[in-house]
Amino acid sequence: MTDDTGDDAGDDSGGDAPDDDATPDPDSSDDDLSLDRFHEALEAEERPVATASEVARRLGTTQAAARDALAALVDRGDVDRLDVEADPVVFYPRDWGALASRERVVAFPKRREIVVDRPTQYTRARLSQFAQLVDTTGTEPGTRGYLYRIRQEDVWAAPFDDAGALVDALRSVLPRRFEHLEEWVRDQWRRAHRFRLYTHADGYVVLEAASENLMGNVADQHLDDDHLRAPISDTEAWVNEDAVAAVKRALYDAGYPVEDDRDLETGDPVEIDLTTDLREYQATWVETFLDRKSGVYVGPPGSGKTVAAIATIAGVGGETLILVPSRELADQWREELLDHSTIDPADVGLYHGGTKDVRPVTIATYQIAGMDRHRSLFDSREWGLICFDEVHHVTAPVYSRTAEFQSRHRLGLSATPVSETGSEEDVYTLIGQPIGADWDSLFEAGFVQEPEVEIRYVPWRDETARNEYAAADGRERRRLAAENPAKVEEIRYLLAAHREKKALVFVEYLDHGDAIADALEAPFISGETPHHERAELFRRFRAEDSSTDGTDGDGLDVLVVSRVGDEGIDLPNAELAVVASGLGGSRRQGSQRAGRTMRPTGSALVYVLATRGSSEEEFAQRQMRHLGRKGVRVRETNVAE
Ligand SMILES: Nc1ncnc2c1ncn2[C@@H]1O[C@H](COP(=O)(O)OP(=O)(O)OP(=O)(O)O)[C@@H](O)[C@H]1O
Repeated sequence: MTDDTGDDAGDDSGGDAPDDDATPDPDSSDDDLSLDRFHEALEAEERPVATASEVARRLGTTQAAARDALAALVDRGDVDRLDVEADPVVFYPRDWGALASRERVVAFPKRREIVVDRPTQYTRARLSQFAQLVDTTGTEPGTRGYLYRIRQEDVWAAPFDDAGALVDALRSVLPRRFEHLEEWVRDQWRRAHRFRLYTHADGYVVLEAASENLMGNVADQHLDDDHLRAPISDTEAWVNEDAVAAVKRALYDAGYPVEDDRDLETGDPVEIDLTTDLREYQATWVETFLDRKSGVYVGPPGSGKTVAAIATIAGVGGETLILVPSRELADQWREELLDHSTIDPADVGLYHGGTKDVRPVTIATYQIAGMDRHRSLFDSREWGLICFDEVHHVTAPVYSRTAEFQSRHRLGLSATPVSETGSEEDVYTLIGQPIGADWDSLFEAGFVQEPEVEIRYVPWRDETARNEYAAADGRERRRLAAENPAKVEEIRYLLAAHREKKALVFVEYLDHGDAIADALEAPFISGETPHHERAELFRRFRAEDSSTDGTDGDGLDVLVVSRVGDEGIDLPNAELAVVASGLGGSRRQGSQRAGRTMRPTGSALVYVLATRGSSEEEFAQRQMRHLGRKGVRVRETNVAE
């Protein structure tokens, strides 16, 4: 198959250096440097960043003069600087758009894939509305390649008023028109707007089809007898209240996702106002949700989904049930609610293994919510909103209950794209469509710290260890590679090299955790650690250390954690993560661990240790490729024997 590749979008203007607007300004000093001349220097260097000495060389001035001139541009806000430890400072234009001529877009319409080199913010923001970022390549800032794929679900969920606007968006990023691709997009769009649920003036739910034929053929064929009560017209039918979820699921499976325009219950009112100003993208998430009445906020860890969810609770304004995967997260949710809103603490209840307190806003664990004997939780109040934190943790019993609660607003939160949750159809039909931002733009805007990820290949400590591995098989082999004793030395070295950073060390096996914790004289938190002890250790980890703030605190700098630390626990000052073992885990686990360090402040470093010459090498690469797809850069280093 020859791919129908498009032309280069704009390289022809690549050599088109901006005009030098240089009628010399009599008042300006010799070290004045226009932004255009800085661009020229970059063009000449053929790199998106340059050091002061490179600029000096290109412009024929001294390094000191170039440094002063660049400092002036930085002061004016035109240029940013990046201080790379052990490397010279580099400068780059704040407005990357000025280098837009370097963007290159190639479409593969048959595969519905789009490859973009050095995309501008505009292109990325546009593409993320109707395509998924599936891979990134290259490591230099500004020179990375991005691979997007347009799937039917992406078109179904695209935030446009009509197909024309969607096709316009598609055309605005592609180098030329691709008739077949546009046709396919229109067709998918049409499919997602053929069936609609709405609330009749008399209160019951109606399924409306765009044509008699659709009602007669598609709906009749795919729906069960008890889904619909009675026809109302050739294109409308009265839906059995209990069957709303089933109707949505059946038509989704048939390739006709249903638009849901029903009036939903808002629940008994609850007094709550947000006290934190939302960031622009958060405000957009909340607006979109309130408009659609259901949806899933998808953003990297630390991107402010919880805060946006609190704004949503205030927006809906009714009693809310929040479901979370663990008790620790329940406690954390309560604190965030109190921190970011005016809610009366007496209105917030916790419902889990430790306490069962139903209040206007109640936070419960999935485990309890899924138990039959706690069924009443769902019926005990007029919940207007049910919020599902970490949606990929929703269990089958909770889904089946959710199916009964289709008349409430439903909000999911996820750091994992819905397409990777393993239950995409359930999430889409029972909770809602994804609402999200392009991860990269959040990294770039500085709202979330992009982690620096490095895979470090650690040699075996000695021949004996290597031979033992070679002689073992199966699980034992995996364990030996995981517990390679040379890793302890490597962890010590990494912690010493970043003494000022709070560090989390992740392990897979309890024995390994104990051994590392002993060697580092640090506490180890595993599933066996009682909840109150976990909470206390996490609190101490969050606290300032006595050695750094001069107070008599009981802060901790290092925590060794097993899978319990994998997600959701907010450890805002974890700036360094070492993944010591756990390379047999899922792709999701890899990105969650890295995610633990993605926080708005501080630097974020993730080291993944893999034993050289073992299956861990491949596991590490596979897990980290997953992060690469999200736009995170991954480096690899061989540790010397
Ligand atoms: N609009 C905002 N203004 C100021 N700080 C914010 C805002 N939104 C979020 N934050 C802060 O950023 C941090 C991360 O926010 P939040 O916990 O909502 O992220 P999250 O996406 O839910 O993270 P996770 O996936 O880890 O649960 C928190 O410390 C929070 O207080």
